[in-house]
Amino acid sequence: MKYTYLGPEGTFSEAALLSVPGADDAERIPSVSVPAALAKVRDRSVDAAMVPIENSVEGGVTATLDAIGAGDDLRIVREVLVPIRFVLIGAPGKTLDDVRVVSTHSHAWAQVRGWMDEALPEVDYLPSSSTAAAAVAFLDNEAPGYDAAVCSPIVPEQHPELNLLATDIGDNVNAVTRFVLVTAARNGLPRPEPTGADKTTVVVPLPEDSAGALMGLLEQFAARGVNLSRIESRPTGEALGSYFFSIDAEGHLDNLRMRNALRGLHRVSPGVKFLGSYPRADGKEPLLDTHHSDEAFSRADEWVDNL
Ligand SMILES: O=C(O)C(=O)Cc1ccccc1
Repeated sequence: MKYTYLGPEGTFSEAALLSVPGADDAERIPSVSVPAALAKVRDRSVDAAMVPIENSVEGGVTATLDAIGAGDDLRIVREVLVPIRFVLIGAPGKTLDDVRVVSTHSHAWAQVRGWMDEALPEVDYLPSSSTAAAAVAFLDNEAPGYDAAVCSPIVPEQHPELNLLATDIGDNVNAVTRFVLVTAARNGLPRPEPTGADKTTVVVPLPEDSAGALMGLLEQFAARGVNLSRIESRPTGEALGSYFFSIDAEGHLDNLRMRNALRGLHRVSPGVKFLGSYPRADGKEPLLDTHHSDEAFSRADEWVDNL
């Protein structure tokens, strides 16, 4: 297997990838952005990409949701949860008092704003492509246009020569980011088998000019006893008011309740895209009524077939 991730080395995405069995010995190619990582999957120059999709403080990573949802040629095959801690790295020779401009990934910035308001209330923010990219720029000895970078504690561990100004600067000690491993849809690799604790991700365009359209989508899941663990609306970019929904539902494509829900979704929104069924990182099994079990669906099909 050949992997890519939001790089360079030392990002949270790389930490997520390294938790995948076998990835530490595999070829790992950093990408400069999430779309660039997914492009490598699409053109088959790698087998899989590890990208951030959701965090417990900021919500969905919209760049990832949009990039995976464009086209139905990608599949999520695994999710990984990474606890997030942040440190502040200064430019060489700078102290906390010298910091006027801080650079990091936008999701990291959102998670240290409280600490910044307390410690560095006047500071300006400069976005970077990733946390590690902002920090390792100081290694090049050139002035990168900012005085400090927010990144993972892994970066100063890998580069002890960096100027560590502060540790544990995250506003929420329980912050967790969810990453997904994405492959090409029909790449010949085995699909993740059902484990009993799975998730299915779909992208569903909201049918337009129809009252109760969202209810029409949701009732496809509700009527089959399929619980949702995330639902987010995103603009399609085509016109004001044109939206799709990115949805995670509990269960696997092989569960009859899920197959029936997906059939229903396709009837009300034929543009629905299936982005994969994969094991839940937390192993939590769904609460199921007996009338939503595979046996109950099979018995009902059998009954109708014999009428
Ligand atoms: O920039 C990184 O290190 C990433 O992997 C993206 C990210 C940034 C902040 C929190 C979680 C993931």
